[in-house]
Amino acid sequence: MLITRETKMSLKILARNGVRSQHISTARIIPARRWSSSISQQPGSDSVRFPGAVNSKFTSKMAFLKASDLPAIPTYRVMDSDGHQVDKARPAPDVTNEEALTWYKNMLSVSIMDVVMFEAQRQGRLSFYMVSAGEEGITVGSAAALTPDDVVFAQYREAGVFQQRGFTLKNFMSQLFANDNDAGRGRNMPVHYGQNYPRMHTISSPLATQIPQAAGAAYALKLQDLQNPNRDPRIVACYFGEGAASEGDFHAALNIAATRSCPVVFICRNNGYAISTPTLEQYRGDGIASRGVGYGIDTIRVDGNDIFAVNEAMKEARRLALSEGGRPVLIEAMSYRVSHHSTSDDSFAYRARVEVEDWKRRDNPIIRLRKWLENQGIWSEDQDKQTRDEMRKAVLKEFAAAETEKKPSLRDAFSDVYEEITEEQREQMAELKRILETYPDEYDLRPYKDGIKGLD
Ligand SMILES: Cc1ncc(C[n+]2csc(CCOP(=O)(O)OP(=O)(O)O)c2C)c(N)n1
Ligand SMILES: [K+]
Repeated sequence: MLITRETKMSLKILARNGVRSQHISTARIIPARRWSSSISQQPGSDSVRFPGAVNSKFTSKMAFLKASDLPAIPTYRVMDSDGHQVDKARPAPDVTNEEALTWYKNMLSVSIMDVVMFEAQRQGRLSFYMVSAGEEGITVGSAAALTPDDVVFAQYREAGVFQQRGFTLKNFMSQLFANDNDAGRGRNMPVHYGQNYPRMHTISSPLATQIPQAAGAAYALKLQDLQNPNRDPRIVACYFGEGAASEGDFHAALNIAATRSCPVVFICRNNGYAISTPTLEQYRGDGIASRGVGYGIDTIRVDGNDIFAVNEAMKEARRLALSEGGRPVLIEAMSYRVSHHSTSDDSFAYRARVEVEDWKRRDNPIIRLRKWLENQGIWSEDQDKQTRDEMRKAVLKEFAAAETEKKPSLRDAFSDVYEEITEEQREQMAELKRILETYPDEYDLRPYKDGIKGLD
């Protein structure tokens, strides 16, 4: 039932309209490609008039749709694992050398930061950390197709989206160390970044809550942009893992986005594991992409190790999302979580070390783009080594600066909830002050800006 649509760059987007015109017959499996001929072979069959299945035809042959009979959705790819273009007949990726180098450096910077910060947590200098190793191509490549006014809802493994959208090492480190330079005033646990502009909603831990929020935000943007035809229309990009897609919120969000025609691109990072749950136990269908079609949403599966494929799919998805007055799109980006889930996890308790080593050797979005750059003659081993050294130094410098920076004022534990501090909050501040003053040996207030005075 997976109907592909020709696009200029032969993206196999499963089109909502395609599905509508080549609909599911009542109680009969008909692969989409053979649909029209099957119809003509059924004299006497008539159109179904039920309001819930307007394009269906009656059939006298009873057959259940079987997922196992359907071909798996293909995975779109531009570049092979040696950094060569797969289809030589098509035009080269629509990217300048400068852009490709920026993407490469952004992926590299995130991966170097990940190695340093994971280690820092192990040394007890940071309470928690999560890396995105193996998924940098998905995050950087997709973010590169967005405008600064587009709104992002991320899960937590999307540091590359923040990096590509201008988040600096100082921004990352200030949040990780919850210091006075953090825009969130140190209120969130590490890696729960947020940014006012380019628009990035603050990450929140309860899985999948961002998905219906993204659909709602996209609806709001659509209404605002309709009222203001002079502004460039905006989309929402919403990221989540295949594990989060098992939450009810995922289904509610896709359905409301489809029925309300919301300009939102859902990007599922399918990395094979949700902490210890492998995809084999997570679902029985054809990944997450097959669900998009069920909701009437244009859907594509891409090779997440191929930054060109991700970027092209995202550009086209953005265009589709803004077409026909707004519509949702689903991208399932395939990858492998080479890291532990977080610093609180030891993944070798539930998967073999050799499986991970095998994946590391087999493919990687950073190595793949590096090979492409080298094949183009615009990057060399010496440049690579020098860049890595410089980046590591820059990470360590910002790390040291952020670690010693003051923590926000204690007052910030109360501010930004209401426009003004309320009478009740004032009482709570006084109570906190009393406790801190009564037990000075239990609470070290030296790291906090203004110390106890912050509560005055
Ligand atoms: C509602 C909810 N249930 C459970 C958790 C605990 N939890 C945190 S991350 C995670 C796995 C999520 O996997 P996935 O969405 O595939 O993303 P990935 O970590 O692979 O990037 C779980 C179960 C949570 N944070 N929220
Ligand atoms: K996952």
